[in-house]
Amino acid sequence: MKIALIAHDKKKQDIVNFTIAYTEILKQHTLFATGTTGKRISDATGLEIHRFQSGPLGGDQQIGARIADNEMDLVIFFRDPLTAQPHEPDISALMRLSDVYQIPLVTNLGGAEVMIRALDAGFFDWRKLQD
Ligand SMILES: O=C(CO)COP(=O)(O)O
Repeated sequence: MKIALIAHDKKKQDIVNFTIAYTEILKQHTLFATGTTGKRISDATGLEIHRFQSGPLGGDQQIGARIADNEMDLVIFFRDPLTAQPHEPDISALMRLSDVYQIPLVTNLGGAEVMIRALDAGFFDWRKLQD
């Protein structure tokens, strides 16, 4: 599966901890991330990650474009709901495209925990039927 990993600044340590905990599962998949998130995760875990631009510089939009091209199967996005983001329209657009194309998107650690277990249990087989 192709998985996008994104975290706002105050959630970056949380996504690093999450990816450390689930490195064994994540390394079986093709990973993408926004710029700074991807660097933090690859430094901490050694996972191979294709890094897009940083979020405020277009990274969310690049991931949205992958969704529109049917090139993304899951988005794990640790959002910070308490801090205004300069690129809020880009974030909304990414979430909107996930809805347009029925791509699973989780926006917090609780959702990510459930989704990674679902992934490991093979519940993403339905995505292959979409192709
Ligand atoms: O801003 C982001 C998502 O909206 C994340 O971008 P970075 O991973 O580059 O910090």
